[in-house]
Amino acid sequence: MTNQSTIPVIVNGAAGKMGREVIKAVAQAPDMTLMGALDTSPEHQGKDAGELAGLSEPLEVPITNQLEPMLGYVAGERQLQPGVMVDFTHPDAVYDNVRSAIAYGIRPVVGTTGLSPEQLKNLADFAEKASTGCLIIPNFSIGMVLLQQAAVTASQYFDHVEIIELHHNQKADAPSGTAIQTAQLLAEMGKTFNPPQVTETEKIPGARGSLVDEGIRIHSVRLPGLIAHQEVIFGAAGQIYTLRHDTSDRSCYMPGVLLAIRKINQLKSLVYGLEKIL
Ligand SMILES: NC(=O)C1=CN([C@@H]2O[C@H](COP(=O)(O)OP(=O)(O)OC[C@H]3O[C@@H](n4cnc5c(N)ncnc54)[C@H](OP(=O)(O)O)[C@@H]3O)[C@@H](O)[C@H]2O)C=CC1
Ligand SMILES: O=C(O)C1=N[C@H](C(=O)O)C[C@H](O)C1
Repeated sequence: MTNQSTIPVIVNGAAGKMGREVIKAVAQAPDMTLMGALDTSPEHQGKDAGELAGLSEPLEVPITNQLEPMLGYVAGERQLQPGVMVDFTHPDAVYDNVRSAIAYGIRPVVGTTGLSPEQLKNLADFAEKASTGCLIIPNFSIGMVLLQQAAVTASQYFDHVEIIELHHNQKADAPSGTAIQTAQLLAEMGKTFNPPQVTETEKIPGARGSLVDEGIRIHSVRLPGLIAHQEVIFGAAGQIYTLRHDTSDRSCYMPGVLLAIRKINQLKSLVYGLEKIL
């Protein structure tokens, strides 16, 4: 395929754990061209994105921290398809990154978690006004979509549920974006979970986890040796039903990321969740 018919892709957070996986996946996708690799980490400036990602050949795409010039460059390449910015950066950076991309007409595919409900609403309004697709995907793995669907089904029959998410200890945000989305999906079932059985006292604050939507609690574990894991535990008299998803390699997210890059140009507004584009 020539460059004119491929999707121009910028990866933001290119030197990070997820960014490097995305660089590899995009470089190997015949219908995509890696146009830019952004990262703010000083030690990686100027390095070749392909070599940093572990590819045998350089991609001739240097890591830069110049977001707006990069967005302007890709937006200015009029003979190309509309560009896509994949963002795996940091909860503190993602909101501004997405605003900037939309302002330049570049479609954001966002894996970074930690956006507040207000920030999500603002981004949805901004994307709507710009008539630009924006995908916010708390979890790109198909296994997690299936777990969430199974949890929604189970929630029709169980009134008691708690969520435990377990991640590596480099993770900035807690609870995980996936756990928040899972709780939201259960809360949308229109009932309140975990009706109190006794008056509970937390002798140590936080012992019962964080109380989110509709009585659902989330517990966050952070340890070296973990990647990303989640349990949704349903309880009823005499039985426990446990759903669990384990990530053993970040490559599990790449089919979802590539699908999002391919689908985003069909969208004109913000869409939240991988299940909406499957
Ligand atoms: N949706 C999904 O399926 C998944 C989502 N995630 C989420 O993706 C995000 C990134 O995760 P991960 O790759 O593990 O994190 P890493 O810390 O490994 O990578 C993030 C990279 O982004 C860089 N960075 C920080 N701020 C900026 C900025 N303003 N502009 C450009 N680059 C920046 C960091 O540099 P420095 O180190 O110098 O700060 C780092 O190199 C997290 O929010 C995580 O929760 C992760 C896995 C799957
Ligand atoms: O930080 C991570 O690693 C992950 N973050 C996402 C989240 O917060 O849900 C997705 C996955 O759990 C991995």
